[in-house]
Amino acid sequence: MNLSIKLFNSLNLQLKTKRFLNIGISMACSRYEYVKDYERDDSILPNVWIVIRVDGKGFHKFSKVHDFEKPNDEKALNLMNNAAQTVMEEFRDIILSYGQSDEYSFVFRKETNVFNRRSSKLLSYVTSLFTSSYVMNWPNWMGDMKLQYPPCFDGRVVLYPSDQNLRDYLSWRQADVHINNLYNTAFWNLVLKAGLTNQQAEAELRGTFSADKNELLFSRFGINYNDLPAMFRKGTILLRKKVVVNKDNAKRQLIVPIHEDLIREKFWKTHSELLGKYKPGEYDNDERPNGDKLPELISRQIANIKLDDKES
Ligand SMILES: Nc1nc2c(ncn2[C@@H]2O[C@H](COP(=O)(O)OP(=O)(O)OP(=O)(O)O)[C@@H](O)[C@H]2O)c(=O)[nH]1
Ligand SMILES: [Mg+2]
Ligand SMILES: [Mg+2]
Repeated sequence: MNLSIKLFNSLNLQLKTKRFLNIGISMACSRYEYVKDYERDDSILPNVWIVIRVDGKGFHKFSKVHDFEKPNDEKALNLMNNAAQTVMEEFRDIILSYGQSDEYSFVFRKETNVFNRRSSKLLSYVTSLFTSSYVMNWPNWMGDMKLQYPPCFDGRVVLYPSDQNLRDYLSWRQADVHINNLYNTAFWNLVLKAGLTNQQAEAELRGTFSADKNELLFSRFGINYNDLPAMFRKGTILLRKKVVVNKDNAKRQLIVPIHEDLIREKFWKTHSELLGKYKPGEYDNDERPNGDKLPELISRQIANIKLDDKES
């Protein structure tokens, strides 16, 4: 009897202590909880195009340290494409990605509700996934070249209210690659083939127009600029496309790299699913209208799948 009273008293005391502690903790919690109000709601307004652009930090140095080919390193560019593909696989609401040099832009469909459109969530997920995929896939593309230090990418969210704004944004990025690539191609030919110093090459190109650089490339190095790989001249556009896989004629939706001119109207007509008509889920089951031309340049490494060369 005595024993059970003792046991009861001890249990009672334990319960009281626990309750006291719980009250103490919850009081402390409520005392601190106000700090949650410092977290601001950063959800993005509805009905605008959300673009996230990532850009390598200090890639001028990074490309030197890792001995990137000049002016374009195909492997490094494909590593970027690979990282972007990973991001697109994770975020089904990205309808188009555009990459050049050390940057990639991701376009989310206007109606996306991913993470309740919370800006910092979206930005940090995209940027960190891109970076981790870049690092993880490094050995698959860069051969014996070891990663010397951890690369990092900055990221920003930009909102575009109209389709025209979005097209102008992408045109701006593609015009950028054209200007830079033409200059860099001329510059590095002068340095690597004609033996000029960096300063001499810079002086020679100062004040020149596109036509002058085209002419210089052709007359001095026999290079027709337009014959250079489209990836270097146009950057890479990743789209979700239905393609015919293998010999069994199975049609699958894949993320496909293309290197078309997106400044022209033709691009938006050919890929008319991108603007306006796109509805979630709808395109997944649709056949492509009019048997549009499948882009020829499907990277087998990126798609990691054997592709038939038939159009979808
Ligand atoms: N050799 C070589 N260099 C490249 C290639 N792609 C990118 N780069 C380098 O990466 C740089 C990217 O330019 P920016 O993003 O403007 O410059 P950044 O050095 O990364 O500086 P921040 O972005 O401001 O941190 C280029 O200027 C090149 O030096 C490539 O394929 N080959
Ligand atoms: Mg950069
Ligand atoms: Mg850049």
